[in-house]
Amino acid sequence: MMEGLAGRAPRLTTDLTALEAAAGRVMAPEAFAYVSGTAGSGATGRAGRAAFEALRLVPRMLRGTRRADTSVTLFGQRLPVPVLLAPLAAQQVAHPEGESATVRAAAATGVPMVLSTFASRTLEEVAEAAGGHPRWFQLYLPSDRAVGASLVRRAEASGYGAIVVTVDATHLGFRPAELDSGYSPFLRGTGIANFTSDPVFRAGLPADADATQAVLRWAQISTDPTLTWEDLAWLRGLTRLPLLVKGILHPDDARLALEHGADGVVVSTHGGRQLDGSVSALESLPAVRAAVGSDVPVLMDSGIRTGSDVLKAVALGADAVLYGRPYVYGLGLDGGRGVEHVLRCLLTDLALALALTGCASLADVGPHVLANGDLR
Ligand SMILES: Cc1cc2nc3c(=O)[nH]c(=O)nc-3n(C[C@H](O)[C@H](O)[C@H](O)COP(=O)(O)O)c2cc1C
Ligand SMILES: CCCCCCC(=O)C(=O)O
Repeated sequence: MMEGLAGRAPRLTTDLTALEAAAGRVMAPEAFAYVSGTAGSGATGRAGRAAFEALRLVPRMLRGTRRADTSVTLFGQRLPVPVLLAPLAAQQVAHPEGESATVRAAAATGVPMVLSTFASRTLEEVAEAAGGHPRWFQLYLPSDRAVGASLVRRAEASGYGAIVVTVDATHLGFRPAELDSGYSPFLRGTGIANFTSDPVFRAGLPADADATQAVLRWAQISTDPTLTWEDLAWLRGLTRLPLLVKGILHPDDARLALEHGADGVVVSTHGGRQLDGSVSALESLPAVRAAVGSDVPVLMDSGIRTGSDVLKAVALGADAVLYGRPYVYGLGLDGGRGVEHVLRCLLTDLALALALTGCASLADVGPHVLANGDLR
């Protein structure tokens, strides 16, 4: 149960839109700049929130819904809620336990985690902390494909249930907050654990390599600006796990992803961290859904903060959402307890939003829950 509902004031705010300011007061300034930062002028980050705020839900009365069913089935896996934790790199910048604390909180709330390639804990450590709790692996395909193949093999061996390949950051966005603080977690060795623990990566280093040499090699091979759709087809041939492509905003790219072997797509602006001035993810979502048809899993992220936001995304065609920065702010504020608090707030808010719109389950959610200016 949420602390606030147990008759005590919670340790952290239950206002999910206020977490960023709260975290900004306690996190190390450079870590906060890394997590909260966006590309360029911040226009895409703001547009992400504005798109959700511009939509209005229409409440419906006396539907007799005691508790709405929030469960959803994705790739044959039944999830209690249409929410997964978005892959956010280098979580040790927020708390020393990093992704291990996050995944324990995720398990306690039933929310699967998508682990970043650039996690600060290895994918095996996180699998162990997760126990049997479902988790997916996000892949940045390295320019050294043998390392990429090794990461996929390790994810399969450690029980990750899907591969989410991110395609929107082959060139890193221009991020003033990071540039101004002169700080990158990766260049200090945080967020490269999946590489330094990888036998194929290590084979490319001299036997006596020090930490600096490992960071330099990571910087050389960890991403690949020359990626094309053919590389997705290659990746498809490497694994039988469900394969999702993250970072899609154009319906033609969604079609291309499917043509090259993807099983699903994630509509995302990377939280406004890549192309400044881009269309928001919520604006793109209906066109992407229309392009792929009703049977292909479509997830979305970028700007989701509240339960009503999740409902709006589902109404516009998402099967599920990835929840991003707020849980890392929870991690920065109170470790695993903070993540759990944030998730319990979100899930309680979502269940209430469903019931208040008169929906007994997610299957009842559609464009009709949104005001379109004509309520006749
Ligand atoms: C600090 C930070 C690190 C991120 N690291 C990754 C990553 O390693 N891989 C990835 O695919 N996306 C990454 N993302 C993007 C998120 O997965 C997600 O798309 C984004 O956070 C959604 O925006 P929101 O948090 O504002 O809702 C990162 C985002 C942030 C804020
Ligand atoms: C060299 C690529 C760094 C990407 C870092 C992780 C990420 O997706 C983000 O910070 O955003």
